[in-house]
Amino acid sequence: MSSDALLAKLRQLPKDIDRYELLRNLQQDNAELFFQLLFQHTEELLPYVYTPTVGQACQEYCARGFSTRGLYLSAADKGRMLQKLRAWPQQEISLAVVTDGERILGLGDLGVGGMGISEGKALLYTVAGGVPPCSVLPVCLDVGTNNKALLEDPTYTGLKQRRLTGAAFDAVMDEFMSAVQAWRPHVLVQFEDFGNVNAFRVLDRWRERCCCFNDDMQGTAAVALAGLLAGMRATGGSLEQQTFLFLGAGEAGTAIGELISQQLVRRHGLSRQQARGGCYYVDSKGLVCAARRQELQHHKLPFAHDRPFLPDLESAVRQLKPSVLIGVAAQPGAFTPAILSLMAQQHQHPVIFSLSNPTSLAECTAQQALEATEGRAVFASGSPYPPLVLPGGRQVFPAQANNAYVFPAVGHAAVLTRCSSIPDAVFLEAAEALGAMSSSQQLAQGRLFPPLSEIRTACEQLTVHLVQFMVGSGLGRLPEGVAATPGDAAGWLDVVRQRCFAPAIANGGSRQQQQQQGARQLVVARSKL
Ligand SMILES: O=C([O-])CC(=O)C(=O)O
Ligand SMILES: [Mg+2]
Repeated sequence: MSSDALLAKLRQLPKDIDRYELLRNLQQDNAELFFQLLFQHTEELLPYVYTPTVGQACQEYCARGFSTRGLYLSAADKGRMLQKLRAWPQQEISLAVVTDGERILGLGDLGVGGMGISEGKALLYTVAGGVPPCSVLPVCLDVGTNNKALLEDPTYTGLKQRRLTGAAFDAVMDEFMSAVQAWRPHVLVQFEDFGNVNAFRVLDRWRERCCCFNDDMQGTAAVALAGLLAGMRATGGSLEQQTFLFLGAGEAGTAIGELISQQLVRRHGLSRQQARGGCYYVDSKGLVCAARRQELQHHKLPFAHDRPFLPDLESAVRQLKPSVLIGVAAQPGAFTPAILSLMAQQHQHPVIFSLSNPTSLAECTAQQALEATEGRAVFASGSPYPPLVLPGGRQVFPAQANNAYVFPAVGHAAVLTRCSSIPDAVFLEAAEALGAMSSSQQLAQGRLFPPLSEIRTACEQLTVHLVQFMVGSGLGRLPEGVAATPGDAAGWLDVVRQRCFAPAIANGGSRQQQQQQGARQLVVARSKL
């Protein structure tokens, strides 16, 4: 079938999940056509293979019987993980995206259905980053599930046991991390959608020992900070003058607050404590504050300020008068019209970021944010919204502050330079560079980031920037014989990329041949698309 015929067929399908399935099957049968379609129609197709549709795909993953391109490793493989990796048909893996399925988007514990999220993220490395698909390995680590419906579902293919916790979980995770590095010594590991309890511990344990990052903490924080910096350009504001209020004090929320604080330290001369002092959190029990210190989880403590307790978001908005409101709690509708109007009364250009995914879990829609604020809000969401026209006739393209703008460039740059570890400084660099990309005309239209149709160019620019930063700061190095500075950035990046990925393209196992052919053409033809 031609790409036009396929696209026509896809558009006629009744549901987004059917489109997801069609594209998934196409990837299996004709990877080259699949990637070509995604390259040419990125803005239209990405929401089917990635957020938001991927959320439903993960929920129905086993029931629909999707067969995966990724690798399942389970607690039952303990002692044999390296063996399983060595038997894997793709031996030239440079990046692994791993989830344990405990917190898939805002949807919670989806067990091995989480494989869909690793696959979706892996795709973006190719679609946005230009990384050959055969170099990226989606992994799902099955440590059980606490999702009762899944445990009782006869179609569920994962381990039918409650999740391992504590030392038992750590032992599985440790074996995976050691095995993957023994198998591919310079591999980058991206942690994705782990639950709060494990996400912090796993990152702390590994971040200085190998090349890894947590996308929901560091990737999301970088895209949120980039959005804030772009928002400041749009309104003429300054980051240090803002008061930030978060709904949700989990991994994403506190990571965003920490990165904002680091930016305030590095660019505005604040102390870390002063910087954190401008970030407030409301969690399920109310304002995170000093009076609650005894019962707070460790990661919330830096933000437990000496302030009277407030029971809910509305009272916090009323009292604290935040200029920036960020939703990361997966509580749909939590940014009520009353709260949004209050923000508009208190500030000329309130910043409203409704970051929870997928769309059904967003704290408010683009329309709601802009209506309640007479179109004055600076808005961004995690999942995409279509353009809208405000009462005065102004057209707005709601910004999508999704970590998809960051992780493909960070991961790609880390692999190209064989980075030994990825400190937060890399994410600060990424945030500043991404936050400066939209032109003033784009900002006036609400676009805090380049449109998805230009995500490849944006990602390429960001990758070049980060490669130079990583080399310049001694975190990594360029392959032998590559000029240190790019004359023409795109051409230079192609040279670096071909050096790094050539073995992956030349020596793949037979099972992946088609994908690899697609990948080869992808690298060669990228500039022509
Ligand atoms: O996957 C996405 O769209 C963004 C993300 O990491 C999350 O919500 O967990
Ligand atoms: Mg995620």
